[in-house]
Amino acid sequence: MKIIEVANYEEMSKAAAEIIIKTIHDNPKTVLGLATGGTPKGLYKELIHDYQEHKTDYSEMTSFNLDEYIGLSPDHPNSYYSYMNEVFFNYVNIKKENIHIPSGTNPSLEEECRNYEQTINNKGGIDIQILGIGENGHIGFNEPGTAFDTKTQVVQLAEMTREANSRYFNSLEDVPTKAITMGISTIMNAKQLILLVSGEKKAHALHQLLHSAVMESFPASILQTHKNVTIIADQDALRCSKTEETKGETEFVTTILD
Ligand SMILES: N[C@@H]1[C@@H](O)[C@H](O)[C@@H](COP(=O)(O)O)O[C@@H]1O
Repeated sequence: MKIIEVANYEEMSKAAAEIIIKTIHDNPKTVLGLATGGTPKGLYKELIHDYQEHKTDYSEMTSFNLDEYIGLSPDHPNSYYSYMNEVFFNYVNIKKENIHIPSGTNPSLEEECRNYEQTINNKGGIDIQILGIGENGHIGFNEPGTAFDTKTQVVQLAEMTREANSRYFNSLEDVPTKAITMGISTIMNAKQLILLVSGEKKAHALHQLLHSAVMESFPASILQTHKNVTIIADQDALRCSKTEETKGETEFVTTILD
């Protein structure tokens, strides 16, 4: 694992954007895995800014989002489809037909999961997947206890996840109880993983990711076994992680951005 230590949220977003922009320039047909939540918003802002300044071309790339709420149609204001349009897709030249977000309203969710997995495979797999982490160690919406061999699936959300995400809804009751998410093995099949971690609230989860055994009760611990994972974390998130030796071949890199 490579850890890029940055000063704050803004620097984390810039460091992640630099990697994505370089990837798109090197290969305009990149298959990009995208994440939602508060953490990657700054990254999308940086990508939009770069697009306006340098016209980085997204017309040939393909995107796959990690997850979606069950029961929310794409045009629902709280769907991850709406989120992606509002924070990124509406501002760059990505083609609509190249955007993939699992549907939380397909009457056959089993078929939706199978098709999503198949579409990822048909595109040759994900080149680079952006990830955030839940305070309980979830990745995508794979909550503690999820088997490591899972593919795209329908999951029950942990109460703490619903509570954490209720800030985007009118009330906790409005937060769906289920989601459709890439499975752990879908995520692990991506050629490269970029995990973004910011803020003191995530410090404990990051510490556990780096120091705990690889176990299904803490899904993100599986990242220790991926061959190409970069963690971009700010100082608040790294607060309790730097004092002990990290597991495996962890390399700390401190970056200073312009
Ligand atoms: N499904 C998303 C995850 O993909 C995200 O990484 C995580 C953290 O969210 P945030 O970045 O808002 O802390 O929780 C959400 O529930």
